[in-house]
Amino acid sequence: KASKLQYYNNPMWPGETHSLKVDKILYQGKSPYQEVLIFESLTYGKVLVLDGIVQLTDKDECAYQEMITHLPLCSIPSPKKVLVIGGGDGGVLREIARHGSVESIDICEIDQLVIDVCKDFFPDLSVGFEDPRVRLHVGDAVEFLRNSPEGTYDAIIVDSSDPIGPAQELVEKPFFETIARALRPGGVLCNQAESMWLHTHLIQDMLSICCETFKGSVHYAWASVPTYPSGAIGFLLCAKEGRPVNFLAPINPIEKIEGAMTAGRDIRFYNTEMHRAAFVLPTFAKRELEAY
Ligand SMILES: NCCCN[C@H]1CC[C@H](N)CC1
Repeated sequence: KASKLQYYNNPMWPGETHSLKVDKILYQGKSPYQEVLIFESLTYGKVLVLDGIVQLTDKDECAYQEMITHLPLCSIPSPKKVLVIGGGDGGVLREIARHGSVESIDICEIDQLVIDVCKDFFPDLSVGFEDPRVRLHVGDAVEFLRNSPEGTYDAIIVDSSDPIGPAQELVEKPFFETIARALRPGGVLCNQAESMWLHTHLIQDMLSICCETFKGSVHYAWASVPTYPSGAIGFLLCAKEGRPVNFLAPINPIEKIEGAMTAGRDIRFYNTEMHRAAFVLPTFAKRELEAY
């Protein structure tokens, strides 16, 4: 029996709901951090839901995983050491693996259950864990970063869920300060940055924290992801001072990563034109998000 997934009162999108027709429930469970649901939808393939919030679907995950990875990694010369915060589904790992210059990939995910269920139900994403460069740390990212030596990483990708629940502390200043400390000079951060249609105040708070903390360039980019609220998701690109980084003009052409057929999967969304276009904002967003 098809049942609709309704969630009207999520503070991230009050009075709005997003529903997908459920063909078949594939998994339902609860970790110490969140409820985990996986179901087969009618037109988006399998769907991963955490605490009632859509995290990814087979059909459109490429937009998010590819952009959150290649926007930072194509903006710096031969990234070698990369850290992923969150991302327990493995999709970002799959995309990082396309970069031949990368020597080590640390990932810090707080919820082992997300890793386990994605290995069972999303092999096209969890394939990312099979790359020999990957080192998995299950635990709290703030703790992990506090223990990371200063200036370790060329790039840090924060692939977080919404800042309600386990990801709340991932939008606060202390967290960004630990990220800046863990980056080498000129190192880059790409942070999941919600929707320019729905979360302007949250994004402005993140922008002002990041401008103070990174002192290099800070830019907001976005992509179309139909199954995220408002159909758009943002990315906050920050460069730590020390070396110039121009996010708007990628220095690593897609040819360098397209050839790397990670686990037999082609790139489906990212390209150099989409990279440049991602930083082009509608007028209301320019007013609200470029003043920094
Ligand atoms: N690796 C998938 C993580 C997805 N990140 C978030 C999911 C929930 C959305 N409202 C915002 C992005």
